[in-house]
Amino acid sequence: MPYDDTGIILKQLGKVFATSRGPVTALTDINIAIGAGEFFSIVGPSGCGKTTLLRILAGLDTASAGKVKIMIPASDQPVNSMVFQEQSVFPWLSVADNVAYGLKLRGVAKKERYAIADKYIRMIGLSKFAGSYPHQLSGGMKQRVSVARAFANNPEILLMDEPFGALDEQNRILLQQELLKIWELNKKTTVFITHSIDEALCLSDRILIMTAHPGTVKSIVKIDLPRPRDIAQIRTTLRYNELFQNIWLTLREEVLKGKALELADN
Ligand SMILES: Nc1ncnc2c1ncn2[C@@H]1O[C@H](COP(=O)(O)OP(=O)(O)OP(=O)(O)O)[C@@H](O)[C@H]1O
Repeated sequence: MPYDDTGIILKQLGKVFATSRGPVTALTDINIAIGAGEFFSIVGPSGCGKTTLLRILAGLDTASAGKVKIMIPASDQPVNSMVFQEQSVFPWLSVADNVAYGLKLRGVAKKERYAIADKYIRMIGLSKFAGSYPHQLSGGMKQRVSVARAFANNPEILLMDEPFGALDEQNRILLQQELLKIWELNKKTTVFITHSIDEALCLSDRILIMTAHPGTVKSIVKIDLPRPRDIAQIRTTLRYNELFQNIWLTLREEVLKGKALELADN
């Protein structure tokens, strides 16, 4: 049955990998409901299963237990678009063709797809480079192209796996602000993985803190910072600092557990 809005429900989700050293339980008993149009971030210690969870949401991997329910309206839009940490632009295509790539696959007419691509290229500040090729761009610019392509696809859900993790701080802040601006306009349901509490706080409606391996829900924190957000300004507020402290104290326990597990394995 089609729904009015896009939301995600995970029920008792689990994932076990079969490895040569025996089964590895990556995720266990995950119960989450992500609202339509919500910006939902995931933080957790290294190896707690963040990427595994996102891959299951993207349909790139399957759960071993439980259910994933993605409620989508009846439309011909793609269900999801994924942005990875590594720049995933096609080197043989210009910036405009990279951004328009998903639209071309869906048979969108040339004029329309370039008009859509142009809109997002402008939003990410690369209009002058629309005809350039990836080898002529910096790392930050290539990542901008990946973000523009994901939005141009107009998916129901945007899945982002540390998309700004490899960028220097200046580029990271600029892209975070651009992502916020585009998200405010589109209100796409977004699931965003990051190692940065600051990044999660600046962007999100709620943050899921995961436990150390095997990953499950430690807590979900509502981020009641006002929108629209100016990243530089929001960081100076008392509430930002309170939330940062709360999240770090919760996360720290799990990071320490994760480290202890790593040492026990070696
Ligand atoms: N294809 C696979 N086969 C076997 N084990 C896997 C596979 N993919 C992930 N794992 C294991 O599942 C666990 C979760 O991995 P995952 O990459 O999802 O964690 P993560 O939280 O994204 O880590 P990081 O923050 O370091 O990127 C880890 O113990 C990892 O070794």
